[in-house]
Amino acid sequence: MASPHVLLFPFMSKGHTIPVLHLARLLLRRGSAVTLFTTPANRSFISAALSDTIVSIIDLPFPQNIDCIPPHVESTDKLPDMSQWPRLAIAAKLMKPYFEQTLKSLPRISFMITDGFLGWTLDSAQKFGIPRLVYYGMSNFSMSLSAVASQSRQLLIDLELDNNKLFTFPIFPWIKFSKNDFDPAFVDPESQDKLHSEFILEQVQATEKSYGIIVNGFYELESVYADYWNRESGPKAWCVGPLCLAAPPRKKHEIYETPSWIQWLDRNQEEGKPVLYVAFGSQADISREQIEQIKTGLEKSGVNFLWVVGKNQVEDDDGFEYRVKDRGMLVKEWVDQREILEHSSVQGFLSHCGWNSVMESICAKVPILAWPMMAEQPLNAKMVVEEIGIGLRVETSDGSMNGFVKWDKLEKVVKELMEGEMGKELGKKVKQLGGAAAEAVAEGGSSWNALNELINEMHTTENTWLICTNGP
Ligand SMILES: O=c1ccn([C@@H]2O[C@H](COP(=O)(O)OP(=O)(O)O[C@H]3O[C@H](CO)[C@@H](O)[C@H](O)[C@H]3O)[C@@H](O)[C@H]2O)c(=O)[nH]1
Repeated sequence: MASPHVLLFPFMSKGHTIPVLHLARLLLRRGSAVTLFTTPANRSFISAALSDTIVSIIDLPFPQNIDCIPPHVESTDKLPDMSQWPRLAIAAKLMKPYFEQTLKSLPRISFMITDGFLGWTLDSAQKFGIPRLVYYGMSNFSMSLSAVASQSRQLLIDLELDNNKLFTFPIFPWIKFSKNDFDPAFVDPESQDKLHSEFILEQVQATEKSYGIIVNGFYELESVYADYWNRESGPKAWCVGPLCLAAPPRKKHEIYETPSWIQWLDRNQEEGKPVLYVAFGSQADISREQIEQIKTGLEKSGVNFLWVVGKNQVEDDDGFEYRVKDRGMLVKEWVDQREILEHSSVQGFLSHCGWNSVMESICAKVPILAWPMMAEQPLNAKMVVEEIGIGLRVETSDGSMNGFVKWDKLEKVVKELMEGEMGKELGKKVKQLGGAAAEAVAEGGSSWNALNELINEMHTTENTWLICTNGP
């Protein structure tokens, strides 16, 4: 049988793209040819990340002159305001004619894996007789709970529950939820931006009609939810991660090119000082008032910290950086987050619980302070704290799920993780899970086997799809 040719099309956001680049490596290692689609402004990031591979990269023109999106912004981390992300995602549909034009000129594609936010690719896949699998970037826990919430939507609306009022679903009675734990598109679409809710609904429908879902996680981490999904929902989820473990071995830095933050971590390591890593992913918008509380909380906690501030401005008009200079470092550039997490001085991670950050923290065996901010992050935080027990929740001042966090709550939980007994227990648990993650991706492990099964199955399915669907 000829080697499979796999088409990958990640969504234009770092959190969705990075794991798909790791997936490309896994497919190449299994002997597949890989063609990856992107847009012009995202090409350099992708080609730099895959420069040592033979992945073929194709960029399609991205629509310009989109309402509320500045020209040449083609990824969510470049958006001035994250509330505009559905517009960027909807605009991506306009690439469809270019996508289909290109499909005509490519060698036969065995199957495609396209992002859950690129639901329109299903129609192209069907036209060309190519099975489509979906890359969702969510855990089985989040997918299952979002599906259950969506099925219970009317009941939740009828109950007129306050957004923070706790309830349980009969199917998973051991977990308490509030409406704030879910994307409003699932529990109360009418209350929210119509554009957002309609977009999510469209993507869910396209996923339901697709061949399967690729999950960046491993079966042993969430077997109850993986089984639930495959039994009650579907399409079939294939757990092939953690994908970050497919990254190639990191080259040792020459002394002159070692990033300043790694040098700083090295010094902390030599002095035996544990460091809290603080980062909120690639796209979170954090208000100025909230940033001020983070500054005070970190300063008062007395712990050593490395804070990658990303696109958020941290004003230094009060001399904060000078006051914490002996034990805190702020970084305003793009970093290699995995390198930081894997540094032996890093003993805790204050995170928004983007799913990649959770996976990377587990693989690096670092416990988490969970501070969800948007999307499915509240569900990830719940999983981290209540299901798998590798983190503590940062409490909001009013006890709500997504409210403002005052410095004193942050200070308390930071000390608990970095200095308290609880932190030590969480550290032991995350070490176990990190070991299980490595076993899952090693030869013969659950994720290893799942990927092999998937490739084999797609090879046999290829011809069936050709018979069942109309060609171009
Ligand atoms: O300076 C940086 C900043 C980020 N990263 C990487 O960027 C990715 C960020 O992903 P994630 O932690 O998941 O955060 P977001 O960028 O916020 O991710 C979006 O996508 C995720 C996957 O679908 C969702 O779980 C989140 O809710 C959604 O916000 C991770 O691989 C990080 O290692 C870096 O390497 N360097």
